Amino acid sequence: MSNSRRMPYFYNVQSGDSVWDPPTELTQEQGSGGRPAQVRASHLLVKHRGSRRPSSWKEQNITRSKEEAIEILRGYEAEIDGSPERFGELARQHSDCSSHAKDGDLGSFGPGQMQKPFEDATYALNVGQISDIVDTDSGVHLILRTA
Ligand SMILES: O=C(CCc1ccccc1)N[C@H](Cc1nc2ccccc2[nH]1)C(=O)O
Repeated sequence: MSNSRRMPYFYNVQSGDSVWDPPTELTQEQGSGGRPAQVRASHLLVKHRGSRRPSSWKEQNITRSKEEAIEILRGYEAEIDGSPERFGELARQHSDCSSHAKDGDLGSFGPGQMQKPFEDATYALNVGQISDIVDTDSGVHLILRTA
């Protein structure tokens, strides 16, 4: 990583050359400093009264506290117990996001498209892994990375 330009550069240990452009033989992932261009995830969102939009398909006016939302999500987390199948079932029944209709699936997204805490938490997961509770302006989430 170049300190002056805050950008990754590529150093060829044989020739001693440094170049900005990723050498062609690197994969897309290696060439961009590690973050794959697109990831895919499902999520289970529990909103609270401090959410950006405290309303959902389930509840016209959401008044629970953030602490209550976290407790509720902890209950779902225990029921899911790391199972992607159970994750989809519970997201469909309980998520306060319109993606509940698709078992929580958000489709694919890349850097800069989702709220930063959500993006960072998703990129930190391996495919098939479920996050800890993630806090965004929308509420509190569990995230399952699917691709
Ligand atoms: O923004 C949306 C729609 C998200 C979506 C994307 C792709 C397919 C289906 C839904 N819904 C919000 C709740 C919400 N906030 C989020 C923040 C990060 C990721 C997903 C989120 N969902 C809301 O309903 O307030």
